[in-house]
This record gives sequence, C-alpha cells and structure tokens, in this order.
Amino acid sequence: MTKYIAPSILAADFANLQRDIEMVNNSKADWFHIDVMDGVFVPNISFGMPVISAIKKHATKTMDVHLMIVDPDRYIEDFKKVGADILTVHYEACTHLHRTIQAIKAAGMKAGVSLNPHTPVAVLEDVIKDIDVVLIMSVNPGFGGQSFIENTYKKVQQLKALIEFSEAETLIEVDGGVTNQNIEQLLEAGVDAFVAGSFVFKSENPSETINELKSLISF
Ligand SMILES: O=C(CO)[C@H](O)[C@H](O)COP(=O)(O)O
Repeated sequence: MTKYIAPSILAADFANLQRDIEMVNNSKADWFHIDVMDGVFVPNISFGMPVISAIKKHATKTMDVHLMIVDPDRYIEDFKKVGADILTVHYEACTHLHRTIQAIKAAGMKAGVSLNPHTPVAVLEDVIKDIDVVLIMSVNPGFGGQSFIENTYKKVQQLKALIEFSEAETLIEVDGGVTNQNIEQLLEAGVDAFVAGSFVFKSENPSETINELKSLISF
C-alpha cells in the first residue's frame, strides 16, 4: 500500500512561502498539509483562503487541508474553490458528522475526520466506511513543535482494527511530533500518511529530511 509524507506548511517560512513550496514540490513529499486554525476551536489562528489560494498557485502535489475550526460546514465550498483535495474536519467540531462528510464528498473532495488525543477511535464506528482519511492528532491541536503523545500507537492499532473489521478503505494519517525516531513504529502500527512540520522545516536541509522520512516508510 502506498505511504505518504505530508510536510506541514504551518512550520514553513511564510516570508519565503514560494521557496518552501517549490522545495516540497521538488522533494519526495506526497502531500502539502495545510492547517487552518480559527482561534476558537484551538487557541491559535493560522491562515485562511487567501494564503491557501497562494499555495495552490505553486503547489504540484495533493492539498491536504486540516480544519481546526468550529462549524466547518460553513466553508466547505470555499475550501474546494481554493484548491483543497482532501478536506479534514474535527469530530469534536461537528454536530452532524455524517452530513458534513457527505457535503465534503458532494463538493468533490476526499473527506477526512480528525480525532483529538482524548477522543476514542470508537466514536467513528458508524461512519468509518464513509471516511477517506482519519487524522489522528498525536499532539493537542493548535501549535507545531510539540512532543509526540505515546498513546498514539495504541490508537492507530485500534483504528486499523476498526477499518479492517468494517471492510473500509480508509487511510490513517498521524499529525504532530512526527520524526525519524517514531515514523517506523507508526508505520508498523498501521499509519499510511505522516504529517511532519517542525522536524522538516527546522532542519538544516528540509528537502533531505523529507527524503529521509520517505525512505524510512518505503520498501
Ligand atoms: O496540526 C498541527 C498542529 O495543530 C500541525 O500540523 C502539527 O502539529 C505538525 O507540526 P509538528 O510536526 O511541528 O508537530
């Protein structure tokens, strides 16, 4: 099964965004991971539509947009217009999650659902077959550069078991504190897509770092 590296643009140099986008384009990365934070669902504000449009102008890879916002249904069509390919909402932010998933698909995007560290995988039991990607937060959402939460391995295994039991084709993505020290154990637990922000963009050679992460999950 294909495995994906998704550098998180939150950790890029916004004053040199085009340079960092080209770096990702020319690396072995698979997706652009794009974090939208509203200052309500999480205690931080990142960026919105104008910045995502600007990224889309240069990006040549899948746009994986992660919404850390309340009531995401309000903006589904807008995120499609600015170039999202995968649109991920938080379970904790959706009153009618099934409806939200269908709306994302109807707008022509893959539907992702993210779980905070305290939210058990079992809450997805009745919608798992409808979800294209489950994004497990391995830090509390809101900030890059935090330490990886070890309980994530267990959650990934539980999610993998649920996907197999349900005969679903859902991908498992992990976001937060991913490095060359934990990526292989995450792969072994069943992760398909790996978001890495600080570890990539704060390294001396981000392109080489992406390629190293990719080589650790490719056989
Ligand atoms: O969603 C996020 C924060 O809410 C970031 O994508 C995530 O934290 C990745 O950053 P890092 O690799 O620096 O931990």
